[in-house]
Amino acid sequence: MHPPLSELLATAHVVSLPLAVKFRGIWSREIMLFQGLEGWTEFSPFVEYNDDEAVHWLRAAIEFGWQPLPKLHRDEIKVNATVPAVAPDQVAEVLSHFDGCRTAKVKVGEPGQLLSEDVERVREVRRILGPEGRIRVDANAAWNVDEAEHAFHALAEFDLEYVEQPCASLEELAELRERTHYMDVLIAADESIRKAEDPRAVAQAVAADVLVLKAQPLGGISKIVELSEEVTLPIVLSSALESSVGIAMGLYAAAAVKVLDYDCGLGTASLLAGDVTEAPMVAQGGSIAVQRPAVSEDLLERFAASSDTTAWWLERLERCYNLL
Ligand SMILES: O=C(O)CCC(=O)C1=CC=C[C@@H](O)[C@@H]1C(=O)O
Ligand SMILES: [Mg+2]
Repeated sequence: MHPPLSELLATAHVVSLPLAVKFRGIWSREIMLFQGLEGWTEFSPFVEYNDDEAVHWLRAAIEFGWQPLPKLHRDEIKVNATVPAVAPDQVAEVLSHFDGCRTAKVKVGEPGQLLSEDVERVREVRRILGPEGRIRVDANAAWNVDEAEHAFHALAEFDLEYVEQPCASLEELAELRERTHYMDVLIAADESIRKAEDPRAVAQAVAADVLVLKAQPLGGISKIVELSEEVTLPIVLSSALESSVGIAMGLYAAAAVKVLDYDCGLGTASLLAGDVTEAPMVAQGGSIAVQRPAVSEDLLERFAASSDTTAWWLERLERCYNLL
């Protein structure tokens, strides 16, 4: 049973949080928050997502706000630094916001940039992390199979942990995986997994070695736990560039799965220049403690979205609620 819509509306806030650095082509993140019986929760599908996708995010938000948490297996989560498609001379400053992280995920294949720029960015990350550091890259499906194969060779010297979503389709990923298997670079699927049935399809197509799971798009913590028990591939929990409230949902999901071998992409509150809590959920010594942040009314006010934006989110909420 879901709480009535009026209960969501009673505490709904829409904020527009500034980013410290451009990420995914945006400089601010629009987010809706509610205070449920269990605590604050977040509903933040990206603005371009349609209602059929966004309804999964709402299910996740309601579960985190109104349902008790499942059994937890750890109380802190190791996270990776996330390095947007910045110039090499900005890499050190970005990494300085991820205290103690031994792993970095570097964005590559940014529209309008050259492969040589990716290579120089990754080179700088390797220089700073040293040989012990773990580096993964994320192409967000930017390459076709030939381009991806070329990029694998160009980046081979940096000893990558994995390449996230090098190509768009499962067929391309499977072909790339076959072509590059001998190089020992793992492939992770992210955009290929937006629905609960997708991880099975990825495994069946032998298209990836690692699965990137995000709590909101997949429908919440219990869905993540269910999926993690069904799939045989290793998983990485990652954020959807949320406020500290959404990050907490991801942290609890990461704490609730039995096996977690990789550092998680849940350090992204460090990419925000403003958050809804005075104590953002950011890495300390490479990890984040699994807990809910204390939300500040002052900060909700300071970052409140415009009345037009708020009205748009309230309509979106109502449409999605009716799809539950
Ligand atoms: O995995 C991480 O290190 C951080 C999360 C992250 O990279 C993303 C969050 C939100 C939207 C995505 O474009 C992006 C990703 O592609 O994984
Ligand atoms: Mg990704």
